[in-house]
Amino acid sequence: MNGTPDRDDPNGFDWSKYEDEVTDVADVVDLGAARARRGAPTPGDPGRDDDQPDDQADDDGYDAESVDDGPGRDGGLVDRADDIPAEVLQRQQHRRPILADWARSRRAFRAALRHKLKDVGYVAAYHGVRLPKYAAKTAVWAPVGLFRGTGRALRWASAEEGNWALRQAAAQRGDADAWLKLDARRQRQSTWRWWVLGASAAAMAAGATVVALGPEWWRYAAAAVVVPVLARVGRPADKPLTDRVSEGTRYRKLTAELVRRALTSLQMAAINSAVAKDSKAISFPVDIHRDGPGHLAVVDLPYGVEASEVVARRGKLASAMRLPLDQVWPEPAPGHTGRLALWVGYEPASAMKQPAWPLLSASAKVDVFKTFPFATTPRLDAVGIDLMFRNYLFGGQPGSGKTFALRDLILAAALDARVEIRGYELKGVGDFAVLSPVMAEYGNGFDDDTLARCFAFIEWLYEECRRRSKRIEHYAKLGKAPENKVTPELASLKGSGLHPLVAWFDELQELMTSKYGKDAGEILEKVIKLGRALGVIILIGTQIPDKDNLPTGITRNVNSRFCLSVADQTANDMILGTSAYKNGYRATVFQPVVEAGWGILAGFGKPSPVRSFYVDTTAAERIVARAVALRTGAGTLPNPEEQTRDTAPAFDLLGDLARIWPAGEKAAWNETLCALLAELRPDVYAGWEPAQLSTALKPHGAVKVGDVGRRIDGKATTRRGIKHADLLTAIAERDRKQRSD
Ligand SMILES: Nc1ncnc2c1ncn2[C@@H]1O[C@H](COP(=O)(O)OP(=O)(O)OP(=O)(O)O)[C@@H](O)[C@H]1O
Repeated sequence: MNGTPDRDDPNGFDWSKYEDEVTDVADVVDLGAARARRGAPTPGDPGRDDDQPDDQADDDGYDAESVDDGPGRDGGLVDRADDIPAEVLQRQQHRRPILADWARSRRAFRAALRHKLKDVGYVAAYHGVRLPKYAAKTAVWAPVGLFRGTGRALRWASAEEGNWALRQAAAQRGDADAWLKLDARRQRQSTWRWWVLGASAAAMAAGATVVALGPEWWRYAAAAVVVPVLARVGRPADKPLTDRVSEGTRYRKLTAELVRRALTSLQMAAINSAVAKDSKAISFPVDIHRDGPGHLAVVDLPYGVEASEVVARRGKLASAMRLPLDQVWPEPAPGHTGRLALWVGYEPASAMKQPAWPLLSASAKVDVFKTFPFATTPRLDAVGIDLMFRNYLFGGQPGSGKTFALRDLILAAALDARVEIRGYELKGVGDFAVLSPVMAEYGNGFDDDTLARCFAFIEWLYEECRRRSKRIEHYAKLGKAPENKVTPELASLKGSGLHPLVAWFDELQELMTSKYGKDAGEILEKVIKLGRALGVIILIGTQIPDKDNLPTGITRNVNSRFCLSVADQTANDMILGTSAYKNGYRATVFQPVVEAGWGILAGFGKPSPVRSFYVDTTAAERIVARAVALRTGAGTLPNPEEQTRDTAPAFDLLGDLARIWPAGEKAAWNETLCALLAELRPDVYAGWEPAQLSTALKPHGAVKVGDVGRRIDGKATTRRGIKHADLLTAIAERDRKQRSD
């Protein structure tokens, strides 16, 4: 009724007169109806007061007893309405799985089984090596055990110890009657015990006779059972026969109490004040359960606390749980922003063995338009990524594993026969040499020649993008590129010129800090912007991601990032983007070398920690051999003799400059030279600007572009140009080099 007067009172009482008075004083709550409303608030439900307006239901002040303190429903409907379709309501229902998580997935079952077997194996090996020591201890304590055991049996049969204290007390009091009664009771007890003892001794003697008369192995088997039992009886209480396998607990089971304690140890005011008011402010919408090689707790944090705030305090969380950092993996969970998924592994991730890369299997193939496994999560689930319409930035300090991770991508690309692969390794170590049979272009080193070739390659990439955009335009007109993007059909179409092109650069900072750096950065940025839709996939690996080593134009435009171990927040955010560190995505927690391959992968939904698959050079060779076979079949195996860029304009700039050089001039302006070059070869040089000529001359160190003065109509004018003598020196140098090659 809730204070609402009944205007048609059968007793004829006019409630409305007293209406104001009653509502001012208090609301009268019909507890039964209020509880029924809370429990099942759908119209028509039994117990629901259908006359009750819905908005009042929320305003009722429930007493503590009537408050539902169970976990809130996740993502539930804000307002229940009659017209919500049944299937939506159905979707909102969460049923618990019939089988436990570890029994439902083969991966989880295998992980649980592996973990158990590992434990059993460890314990067996531990005791196995100590067997001689255990045998010696048993030999010492077994005879003692024989005497001690006999003595104990006799004492038990005499029943002396049962009421000894009571008899003593009766004797001290001089209470003969009580003493006699107690002793009579002892004697009764002792009588049947002597019978039991006698029968047991006879059974043992019979057993011993049978064993003595039986085959020899019976005696050994009996000794193997009896002697350790005797030794166990004979040993002092503080000297166990076997050594302890572990000191303290090796695995801390995740319990609600442990999680609550850990969360309240984070010194987050919002959590602590909420928990102080209501101990159930931290709730668990799903039971804590086994998930892969560890346990998962899904936690609803107190109202207003975001899961990312906890993720950012991972170190404190691990400290509160007394576990190594790489055993504790908090991440935001789906549902709402206050839901945290806290996964705690059986052991630190660095100690867990990663499964083999699925692409190592002889039948594995790759389609760059689809995902392929690249890494594993801390739970050892495979993480898939794709290459098409993506550019990648791999960053990390030396020993973080970025070269190996980058190589994984190129190995995967090699297994798609359509993909053309070209790239430069500017560290000069040869980590990618294993891939050279499938690469159309490969450079290795940090000498000026390699840097010049790498720069020329970037220029070529830009030209290639321009060519590809014309081709896309053409196919779009034919209706074959509906989104003005390369489609799988166009990528497979021979002669379309739109096959996927993977262009990779490892240790790009070497080029960016060289004399080509500024131009290379600008052109590469354009390539990244243009090439994505055109099937040009850029992969960059760098140790130093700051703006001098990698122009921000490039970092900004890359859409997929893998940040391996980095030293500080700045490097972290340069790779993963501003605020990544603040939001809890911190690759600083990984140690180089020890945790090589671990990093934060971004660009595929929520950034998450993963470890790239480890593929050593021998395994890489096996993949390359398969890629060679695939490409031979498809006719796309590059010819190692002609590692050239087939569509690159074939021209000899130095030779052409020498041919068009204005007779008798010691120096000439770039703009004059460009005009003359365009006359000589319009297909190549038409539209060249003086700056473009300067850039094209960069690989030829002898030719220095500088100021050249001229007198035009009597007026001194200075413009950029080159000297004839420098040109001749560069040509002589080049010829000498070619002869020595
Ligand atoms: N996913 C991985 N799992 C396990 N070990 C790995 C993994 N990736 C790399 N390593 C190991 O880490 C070492 C360093 O890797 P890598 O050469 O890729 O590092 P890097 O970051 O490129 O270092 P540098 O910048 O010095 O070249 C490798 O020799 C390899 O043994």
